[in-house]
Amino acid sequence: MTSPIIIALDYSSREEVMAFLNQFNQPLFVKVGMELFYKEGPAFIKEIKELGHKIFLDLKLHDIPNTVKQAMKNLAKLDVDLVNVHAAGGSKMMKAALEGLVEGTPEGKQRPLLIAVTQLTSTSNEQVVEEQGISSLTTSISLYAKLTEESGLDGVVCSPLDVEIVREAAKGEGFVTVTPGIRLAENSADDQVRITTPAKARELGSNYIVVGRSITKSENPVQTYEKIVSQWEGVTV
Ligand SMILES: O=c1ccn([C@@H]2O[C@H](COP(=O)(O)O)[C@@H](O)[C@H]2O)c(=O)[nH]1
Repeated sequence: MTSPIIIALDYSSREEVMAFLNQFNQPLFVKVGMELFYKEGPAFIKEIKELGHKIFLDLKLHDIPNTVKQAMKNLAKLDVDLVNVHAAGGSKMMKAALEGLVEGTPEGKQRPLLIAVTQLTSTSNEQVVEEQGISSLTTSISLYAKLTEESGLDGVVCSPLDVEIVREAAKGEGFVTVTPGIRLAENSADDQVRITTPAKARELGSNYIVVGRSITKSENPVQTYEKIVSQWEGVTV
């Protein structure tokens, strides 16, 4: 996987996505989530792929092990680069997801990387304590990161602010951190809680940042994308 900046294509239709992508003269690393996938389906994944873009298919599977395994077998055929589950589904579910992915990947193709969401970046410490009955967000992230690594997955989704906790819990070299919750200094947080800037995310050790509205809702998405790339690379803009 090349670009460390993953653009979240949180649009409802093919037309909106094409209008967005047509502004860029380069292959991108994009994220397709539930909103777009449930509307446009696998055919559109193929189309985006044929345009040369890398794809993180962010469907966050969370179900009984057999259901997740069978679903992963199907997702493996879409030739995407990255897929995910919720770590809260447990080690049996995560191992089943990996099995499904391995079994479903066509011969001669590389299987997509499989990562697990620790705690959503929209979740606060108070929420974890009050609604999930866990002692702290940190405890939960640490436990899920360890469980994810022990289950054989390739990495986690977490906030950049959690990367240090993840690295302490999952020490394997090459264990990746994919981090949403990215905002430029001038952006509002929206529904996100654990946020930081692209530069800080890199400093904290994120491998990939996921950026949605800061780019897609900006007046000039290409310029904003370039600004984020520059900030990630340590160039002040
Ligand atoms: O913990 C998580 C997991 C996934 N996401 C997804 O990332 C993008 C973020 O979009 P922004 O507009 O930059 O907030 C979005 O597609 C989420 O579904 C996340 O934010 N947090």
